[in-house]
Amino acid sequence: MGERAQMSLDAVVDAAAGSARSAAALPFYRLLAKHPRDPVSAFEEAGRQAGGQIVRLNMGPFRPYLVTHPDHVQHVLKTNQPNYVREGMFWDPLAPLIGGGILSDGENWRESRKILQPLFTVKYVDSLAERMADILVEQIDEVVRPGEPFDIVGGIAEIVQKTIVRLFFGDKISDEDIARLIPAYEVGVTATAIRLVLPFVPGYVPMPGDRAFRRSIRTIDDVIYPRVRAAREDPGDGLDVVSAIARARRDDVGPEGDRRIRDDMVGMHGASSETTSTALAWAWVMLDEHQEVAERIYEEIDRTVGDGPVRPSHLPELQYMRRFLTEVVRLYPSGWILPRRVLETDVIGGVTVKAGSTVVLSPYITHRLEEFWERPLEFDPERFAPGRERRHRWSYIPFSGGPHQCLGQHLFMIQAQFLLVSMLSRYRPVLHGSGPKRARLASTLRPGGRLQMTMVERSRA
Ligand code: HEM
Repeated sequence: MGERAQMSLDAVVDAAAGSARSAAALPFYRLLAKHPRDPVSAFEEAGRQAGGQIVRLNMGPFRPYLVTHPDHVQHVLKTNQPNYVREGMFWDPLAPLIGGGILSDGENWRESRKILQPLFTVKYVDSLAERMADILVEQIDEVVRPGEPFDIVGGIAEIVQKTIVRLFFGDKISDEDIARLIPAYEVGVTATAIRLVLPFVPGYVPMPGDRAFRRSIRTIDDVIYPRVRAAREDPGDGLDVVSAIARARRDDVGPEGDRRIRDDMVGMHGASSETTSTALAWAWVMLDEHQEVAERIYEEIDRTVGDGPVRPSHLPELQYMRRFLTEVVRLYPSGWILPRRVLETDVIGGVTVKAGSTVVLSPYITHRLEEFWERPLEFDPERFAPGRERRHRWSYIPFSGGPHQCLGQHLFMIQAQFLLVSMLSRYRPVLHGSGPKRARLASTLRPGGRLQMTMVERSRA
C-alpha cells in the first residue's frame, strides 16, 4: 500500500471536535528506517508526502503534528500564538544551556524580549556596523591563509562566532576567554543533536554526548558569569550588548539578576552564531554550484566596493547580494524546525490538534512546497527581484514570524554581506570535492561532509 493510501485510511472524522478531522498519520519510523543515516532526507520525504496537509509523524511513542501550509503556519505563529508555547520535548534537552530567558516562553521571555528588542532595531544595529566591519576583517585575516585550504563550516563558524562575541562583550572579554568559550558553545549545540531525532527519550536516560554537554555548560558559565558581574558593576555607556543589558536590568539585583543576564547572553549567542555560520557555509556551497550567480555577485562587488574595504555605506548598493542571501536561507533555513507544545486542543485548517501534543513547523519544508513556490528546489536569487513572484506572506519564514520573530534578521544581513564582500573583493574561492552537498543534522542543518575551500588571491587586470 502506498504511503498516501495509508495516510487516508488512517484519517478519521473526529466526532468530538464537530466537523474537524483527525490528522492523517504518516509512518515516520518507516522513513527513518529507509534513510537510516540521513534523518533529514526522511524528514524531507515526509514533507513531500504531506504536501502541505497537517499530518502526525508516527515515531512510535511520539507523534508530533507536522504543520507546513502557510495558512496553518500563520495560525500557530500569529493568530493563536499564545496556545503554542516554545517548550516540550525538543526544547527541554537544551534548557540547561539556554536557561529561561529570550529562548524560553511565558513571562520571562516577554521580559527579555522587551529588554533586547531595542538592541536590534535597524538604527541600533546600523550604529554597530562600522565596528562590525572592522572586527570581521580582523577575524578573516586571522582565519584565512590565502592558498591554504580551510574547513568551510569550522572556519566560517570561527570568524562569525568571534565577531559575535566581540560585538556582544566589547573589550570586556579576553582572547583567552574567547578561545575557551567558542569550542564550548560548539559542543553545547551539537552534543544534544541526537535528542532532536529521538525526542521521546526522557532526560534521565543517558545518551551519547550528555557528559560533553554538561562540561560545555560549566565552561560557558565560568567565562560568562564574571563578565556579567563586571558589566553590572560598571555598565558605562558602551554599545556592547552585555553593558546595554546590564543597564536595562540594573534593578534585578543579586545572583538571580546575574542569571537572567547570563541566560540572555547565552540564548542570543545560540540564536545568532550557529544560524549565521550555517547560512554562510551554504552561501559558499551555492556560489560554487551556481557559477552564473557567482559571476553576478563578483560584478556587483567590483562595481560598488572595488578593492577597497567594504563600509556600511556600500550595503544599500549590494542589491543582488541581498537577493542571494534571501534565497540561501529559503533553500537552507538554519532554523529548519520550530517545535511548539499545544496548550489547549485547537482546530487548524479543519484538523484537530490535541492539547499536550507537539506541533512542528518547518521552514525547510514550507519553503519547498510546490503549491507556493515556482521550481522550489532550484536556487534562483532572482525570484526575490522586485515585482517577480508574488507569494503568501507566511510561505517564507526563515526568521519565523509573530511575537517570536527573529530579533537578529538585520544583524545577519549586515554581517553576512560584510563577510562575503570582504572575502570576495580580495579572493576567489575554490571548493574541494565535487557533487551536490547534502544537509546534515546538527541543531541547524549544516552542509554535510568535510567541505574545504581555498581562497586564491585575485588577479586584477
Ligand atoms: C541566518 C541567520 C538567522 C536565522 C535563519 C535565524 C532564525 C531564527 C528563527 C527561525 C527564530 C525563531 C525561533 C522560534 O520561533 O522558535 C529566531 C529567533 C531568534 N533569533 Fe534568529 N536567526 C538568525 C540570526 C540571528 C542573529 C544574528 C541574531 C542576533 C542576536 C538572532 C537572534 C534571535 C533571537 C534573540 C531570537 C529569539 C526571539 C524570540 O523568541 O523572541 N538571530 N531566529
